[in-house]
Amino acid sequence: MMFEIRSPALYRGRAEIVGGAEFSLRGGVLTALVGPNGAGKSTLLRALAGLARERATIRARGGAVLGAARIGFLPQGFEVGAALTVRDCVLLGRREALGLRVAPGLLAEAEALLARLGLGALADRPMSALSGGQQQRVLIAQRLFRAPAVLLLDEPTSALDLHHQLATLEILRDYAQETGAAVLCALHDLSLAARFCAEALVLSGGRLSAPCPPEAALGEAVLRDHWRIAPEFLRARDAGLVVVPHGLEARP
Ligand SMILES: Nc1ncnc2c1ncn2[C@@H]1O[C@H](COP(=O)(O)OP(=O)(O)OP(=O)(O)O)[C@@H](O)[C@H]1O
Repeated sequence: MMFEIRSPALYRGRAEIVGGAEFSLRGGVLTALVGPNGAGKSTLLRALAGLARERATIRARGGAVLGAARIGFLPQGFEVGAALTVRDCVLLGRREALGLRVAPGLLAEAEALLARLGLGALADRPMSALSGGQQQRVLIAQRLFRAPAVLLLDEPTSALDLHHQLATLEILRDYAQETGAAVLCALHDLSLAARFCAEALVLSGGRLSAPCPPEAALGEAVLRDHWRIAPEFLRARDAGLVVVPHGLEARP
């Protein structure tokens, strides 16, 4: 399934941050949204999630514009409802389905998801008693529990150790594959983007590139011009392309 994205120019205050863009997002795979600090990745994701002044739309190809219930969004700076337990937080992903009692089927699904994400042992803990990385993993679980057709994640591995970076991106990739959902992740780690994402969008200077495979999107000239680094590309066993910031690009 392909999703058609249409975004008008996006502003913060009076400044235009991201020019108008139209592109297709592939279902069934992860797509990386990459670009330097301040490029507008969060601005674009927020607009796609329906949280901006401007109205960006996501349409299943040949279908209607997706409503909020079919779009999942995890912002960059997350706040947690401290009194909630981990289980309750995940269940809230389907708040429309919750009544005064939680149906046993729904509870079993939440437990299964927590177990799959390695969070089963934390199910009864209050969110406030978790580490930052654990909280981030629970919030990802909550978005997955919602089972959106399009999942937008702003830096979903920012608080995670190396094990959980890989585990979480694997789970997100499986989710896309199993459900046909499109998963768009803003990522700073270009090696992770190359390893897990079938496509990459480069956002820089207010312009968004057309989606293409990360290895093609992240060439030496792009890294020099937009990230201002002198890159070295390694090819690691099982990990694919690894981007090493060898040094800073001297050019202004
Ligand atoms: N609330 C705000 N008010 C005014 N300007 C803002 C606001 N939030 C962000 N900006 C500006 O909009 C631009 C894009 O910010 P945005 O957070 O979308 O970038 P980003 O690509 O997600 O950056 P990062 O990689 O640092 O997270 C930046 O120049 C930033 O200073």
